Amino acid sequence: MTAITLDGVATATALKSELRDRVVALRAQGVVPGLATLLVGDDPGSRLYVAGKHKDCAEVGIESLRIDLPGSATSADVRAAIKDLNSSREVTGYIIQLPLPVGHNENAMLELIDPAKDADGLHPTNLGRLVLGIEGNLRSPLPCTPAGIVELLRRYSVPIVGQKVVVVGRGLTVGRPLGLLFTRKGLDATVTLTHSRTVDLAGEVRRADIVVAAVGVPHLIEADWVKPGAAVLDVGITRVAGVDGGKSRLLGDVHPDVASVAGYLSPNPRGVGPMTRAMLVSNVVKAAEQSLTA
Ligand SMILES: Nc1nc(=O)c2c([nH]1)NC[C@@H]1CN(c3ccc(C(=O)N[C@@H](CCC(=O)O)C(=O)O)cc3)C=[N+]21
Repeated sequence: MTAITLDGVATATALKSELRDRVVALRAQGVVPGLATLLVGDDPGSRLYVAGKHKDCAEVGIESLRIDLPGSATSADVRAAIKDLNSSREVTGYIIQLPLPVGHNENAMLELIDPAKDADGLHPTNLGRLVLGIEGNLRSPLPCTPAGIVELLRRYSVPIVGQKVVVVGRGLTVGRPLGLLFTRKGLDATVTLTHSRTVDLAGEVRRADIVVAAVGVPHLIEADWVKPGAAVLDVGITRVAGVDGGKSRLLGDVHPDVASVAGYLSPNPRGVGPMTRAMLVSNVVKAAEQSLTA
């Protein structure tokens, strides 16, 4: 048996074409959504991700603005940039590309974002609404990677209600909010949130119907850890330098042999990454739509 590929590129493309139609409708009503990115420093990986986000915006027809600060920027510089983005009329949503260079307090910067412009859903108010919104009646942006994972499973009709989900990793952008999302009313999964101090991680993973690996440990999840037929989502990214100056490669958290055991597998790259980007655009479009009815 070989797993069905959860194709993030194809799914994100379908999502973006739906979003494009909604942007046309917004523009007809005089609303022009605009996404900004704030990048500090020149980490090559971060630059690549930011470039991808601007490409997605162009595809969907939303304006985008790129603010790049040098690695030498102080926390006061970053605060000033955030203040400008909060007051800009063109910028309806924005993100602070993480991680910030060492020396910056990420949580303090995230708190300065206007929650109404928080395209990443990482402001404490929006994370708080994720906790409060168990009835699904509070509309606020969801963190993009968790939202992308759930959307990917939905579009492949992978059952979620009542299923055992094991999330590996408790980080701010993926594991922790994903546990909250999967246990919401409507999704109704049973979640085990595991981390580096979990005893018998393999045993936990073996019981899962859905495994989400988001730790950044290459090939951590081995084939004999996976229940036959389970859905496995590979989120972690480790960039390894190419041999002899060749192209760098990406390694996921899931061993390639898992494909022969799992029922569904999201590849990495081309799985959750493109979905994360599509959900970012979706958050900006949704916020613009809500500005019409607010
Ligand atoms: N404020 C903030 N929000 C984020 O959402 C955020 C962040 N900071 N910092 C870094 C992580 C990582 N992340 C990715 C997005 C897209 C791909 C993606 O599209 N990857 C391509 C491959 C790209 C490549 O080759 O490197 C793929 O999976 O096919 C990957 C990773 C968003 N993050």
